[in-house]
Amino acid sequence: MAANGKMSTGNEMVVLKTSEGDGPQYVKDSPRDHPIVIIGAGDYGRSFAGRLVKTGIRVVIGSRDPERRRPNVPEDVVVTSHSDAISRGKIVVLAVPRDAYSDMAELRSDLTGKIVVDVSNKERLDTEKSNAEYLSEDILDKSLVVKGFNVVSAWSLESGLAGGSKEVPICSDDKEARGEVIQLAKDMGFFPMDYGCLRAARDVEAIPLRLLPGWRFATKLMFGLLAFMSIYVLFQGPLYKYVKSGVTKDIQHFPGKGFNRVLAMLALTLLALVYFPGIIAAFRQLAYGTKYQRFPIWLDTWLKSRKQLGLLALLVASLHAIFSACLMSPEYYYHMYEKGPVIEGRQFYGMMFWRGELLIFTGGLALALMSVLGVTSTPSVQNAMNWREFVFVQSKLGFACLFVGTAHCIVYGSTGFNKMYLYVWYTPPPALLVMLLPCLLILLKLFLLSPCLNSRLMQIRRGWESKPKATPV
Ligand SMILES: NC(=O)C1=CN([C@@H]2O[C@H](COP(=O)(O)OP(=O)(O)OC[C@H]3O[C@@H](n4cnc5c(N)ncnc54)[C@H](OP(=O)(O)O)[C@@H]3O)[C@@H](O)[C@H]2O)C=CC1
Ligand SMILES: [Cu+2]
Repeated sequence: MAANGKMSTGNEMVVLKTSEGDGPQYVKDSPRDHPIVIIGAGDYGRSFAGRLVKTGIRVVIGSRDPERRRPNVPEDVVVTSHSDAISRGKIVVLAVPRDAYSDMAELRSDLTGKIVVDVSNKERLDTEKSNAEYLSEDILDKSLVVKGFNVVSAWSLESGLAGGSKEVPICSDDKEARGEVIQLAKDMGFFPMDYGCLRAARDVEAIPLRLLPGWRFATKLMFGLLAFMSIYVLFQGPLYKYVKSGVTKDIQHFPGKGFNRVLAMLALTLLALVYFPGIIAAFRQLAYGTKYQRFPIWLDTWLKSRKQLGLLALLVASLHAIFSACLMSPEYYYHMYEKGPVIEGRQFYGMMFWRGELLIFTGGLALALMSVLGVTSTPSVQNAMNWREFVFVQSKLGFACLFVGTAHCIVYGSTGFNKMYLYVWYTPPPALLVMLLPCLLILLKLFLLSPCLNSRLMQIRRGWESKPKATPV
């Protein structure tokens, strides 16, 4: 008997076999010695059967109307009635919609003691119990219900598992039944993941319904900043000039030149926001003297969104590089070029000033470093790195990128000024803040790297606490 009181079908049936010469042998009868039964000859049932046949596993489909379904199923698959199909196997895949589960109560006695695989999905995310728990508790309480394969689409099964994730979460309250289905998934070419007991089906059923969950915070933040910076740049420059002196030229150039400034500011701010939560977390740990104090929700969400913020920074920086390459001419950025002769009233330009070239150098370098950060954040590359290499790239190279990116922005702003203090004086406060944020971060990071604070932080992160824990009496 299994822990949940259900009867286990594990390797318990002992069959007598006679092999030549060696006398009789006892061989265990495993559920996998029988065909896999699929209930429902719909899209999923047929695709699942096709995949099993390709893997070399025998399949029987149970249908309400076997005669009509037979021409549509893959060759070598037997199509028969529900009861007949169930009697032939030990593992039954229930490929029917969730709404049809109440009708499955008729098969309750046929399915007693069998492994029933629930592949169903929900229509929308809700807090009710999972389909698998409903099936196990309310309909087939004498079967061993296993949740699995719901993350795989019928299309992916038909196209040789292309275009879909091969990771298949599997969970069940019965360990042996779970093990059998895990083995089946392996044989079919999947990477099964043991999710534990059936309650985990709530998470497993939520997987296909999720829409980029880790990206919500980062995307909202990016669009919020984009809107704020665009409105600011538009009002501070082109619209201000128009209202003050009726000049429309700058408004016309907002989609290219003006927006390119927004992209530069946004890329640098997003990159700074990748490193800010780590610094706040470090100071918080130093202040509390322990790593066991939980972070507030806002900081936790921010820390978990660092990778997404970094990738969005890379996207925006790449857009900025494309815009800059298209607009990089003296007609747009005259203050970066040496003045040439005036011929027939038209100003000609020579090559760039050293500041202009430095701008291209720092911009290219920052983008290259950001690309390295982006590539190393992908799981396949991460898997090939050890922890030290990963920390080196993400932390050291990340701060180097922040430094070069800030230098790039400062060089850009200063190209129009002969004296640096004029630049600081005339730069509008929010634009200055965009550059001050990474500068502040770099200073705080250097402060944290000072021997005294660094060794204290290391102690805390190794589990040392400033206040001794009360010992239970
Ligand atoms: N399609 C997909 O890509 C995926 C589907 N799934 C899940 O697989 C299950 C089946 O989906 P799908 O194949 O697309 O749906 P279909 O509507 O194509 O097929 C469902 C089949 O279930 C059987 N059925 C329907 N109602 C009843 C009932 N009242 N009693 C008994 N049998 C019934 C029918 O088979 P018959 O007429 O032979 O009896 C029917 O063809 C669903 O739970 C779905 O959530 C999961 C992941 C992906
Ligand atoms: Cu730039």
